[in-house]
Amino acid sequence: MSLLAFNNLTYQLGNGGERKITVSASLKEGEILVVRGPSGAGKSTLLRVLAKLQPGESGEVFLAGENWQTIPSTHWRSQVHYLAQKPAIFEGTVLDNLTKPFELRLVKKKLSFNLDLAKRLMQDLLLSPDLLNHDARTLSGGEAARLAFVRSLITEPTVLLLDEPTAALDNLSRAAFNRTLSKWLLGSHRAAVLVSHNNDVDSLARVSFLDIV
Ligand SMILES: Nc1ncnc2c1ncn2[C@@H]1O[C@H](COP(=O)(O)OP(=O)(O)OP(=O)(O)O)[C@@H](O)[C@H]1O
Repeated sequence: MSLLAFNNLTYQLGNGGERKITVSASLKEGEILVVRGPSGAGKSTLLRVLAKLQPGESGEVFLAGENWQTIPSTHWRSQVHYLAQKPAIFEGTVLDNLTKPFELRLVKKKLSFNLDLAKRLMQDLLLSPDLLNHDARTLSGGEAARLAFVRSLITEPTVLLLDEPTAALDNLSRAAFNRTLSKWLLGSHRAAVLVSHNNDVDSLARVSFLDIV
């Protein structure tokens, strides 16, 4: 069975025009769907619609066979994580940012913050655990992107919607990101949708493509 499927999902681009996009795709566990297309084609908008951050017009989306209309948005977003091109960084330290999701009732109910896991993921992503006590607002763009990735992974999502996650990363950090993503996908009940302009998806296994033109 597909872990994530969307059938004739139609959404409007938020630029005041009449342009509508209709897309269909499905992903099984462990798979990555790479969304490609020119700038302004509607790739980020698709991820935001899939995250229920903005409405689609018609069509159906299923998560592990369940229609998204039957799943409240907060529950949906606790399973389907959107990582924006410019990640949300909260006031406080890096550690504060990592513990922030655990203030949410839905997350608290299922998990507790695991500092060792957070440190291990930081190391996997070439982020020194010394950063934990740093002001998160002072992180570079590439460090912030990796922090947001760690923050997402430690709350055990089912689907990651990644919007150009490696755009601000150098080659070494990008390779570390792809390794960490691949390793995460080996777990059960996991899949990712990735918007990328880089031709660096070769190192990722089980990739399929969705072209938006
Ligand atoms: N909040 C918004 N308000 C107004 N217009 C928007 C908004 N978000 C997106 N758009 C417009 O919708 C269109 C698609 O934007 P989107 O960000 O989805 O494209 P994209 O394919 O991700 O582009 P890029 O590769 O440059 O990131 C663009 O014309 C953009 O200007």
